[in-house]
Amino acid sequence: MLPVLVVHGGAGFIPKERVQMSCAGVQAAVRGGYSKLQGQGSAMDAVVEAVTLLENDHHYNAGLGSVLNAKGEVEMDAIVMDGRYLASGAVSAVRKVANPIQLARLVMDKTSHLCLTGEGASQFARSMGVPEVPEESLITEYARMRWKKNLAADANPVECQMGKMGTVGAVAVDAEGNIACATSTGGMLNKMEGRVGDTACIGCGGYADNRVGAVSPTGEGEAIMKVTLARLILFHMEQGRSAEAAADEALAYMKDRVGGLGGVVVVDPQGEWSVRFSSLQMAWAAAQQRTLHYGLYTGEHFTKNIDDPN
Ligand SMILES: NC(=O)C[C@H](N)C(=O)O
Repeated sequence: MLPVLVVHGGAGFIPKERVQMSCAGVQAAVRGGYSKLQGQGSAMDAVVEAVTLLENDHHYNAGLGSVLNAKGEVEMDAIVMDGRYLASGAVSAVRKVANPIQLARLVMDKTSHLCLTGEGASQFARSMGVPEVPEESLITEYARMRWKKNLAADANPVECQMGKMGTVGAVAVDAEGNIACATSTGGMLNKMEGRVGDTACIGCGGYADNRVGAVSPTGEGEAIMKVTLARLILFHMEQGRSAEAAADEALAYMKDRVGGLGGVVVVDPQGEWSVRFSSLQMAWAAAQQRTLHYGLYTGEHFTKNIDDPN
């Protein structure tokens, strides 16, 4: 059953005209990450590759295409975690980098800290030779349109959030049984400047432990943080639940207890995996034994050969 890689493109509602590209993007990302797993790449290499591809795809709320904060600016959060040593790296409210997930990995690999934020994260990026990109280069017409719409006097903030929740994430187990996760996001539309969401916080926006499994969540960040969603799911798995049962229990708890919707991709050390969400949709794709699995709505689960281009 190993290796395995599971990718998501964010829980929420995807407007009709964006459905096809959202589904295509997660499949391309899972192909890219899986090819690492089939070479010499580790689980960490695979999740970072998959998330980098999704950050570079403007249909998702991460890297290029991130939602804008209340001031019309891009501030991004990202996290990686390596289940071998419980090593983790994250950045929060970071600006002007094309691939926050790669910066999060550098925080893990090159510092003794778990999370760098704001200007400190930018300084660290410069010191590591990560190129600074113009903020404009991360902003799409679509993101600007949604931002403006939400500022209008008659805006419905709930509806505006619903249209664009495409945080991206991945979990993987490599052939050696090592487990990793990665999550990246532009956060919530029209968030306050300096807002840090679940994605940058260990145990909330991601967790990986070789002994239990890994989770990458998406959804309403403040709700995810209140229930420490990623770690809560792994807790249920430690108590003997399957990845699927653990995810369902934790998502139901989050809905009942704090009224939050979201979605997760989960793996366990044997390569059992699960995709669960309480939102209307979540674009996802998985690769295992050269089969590509994918879906968008609850209960949808299609398969094809990974070499099939369509
Ligand atoms: N789209 C998302 O998943 C949003 C993200 N969880 C955040 O609150 O920052």
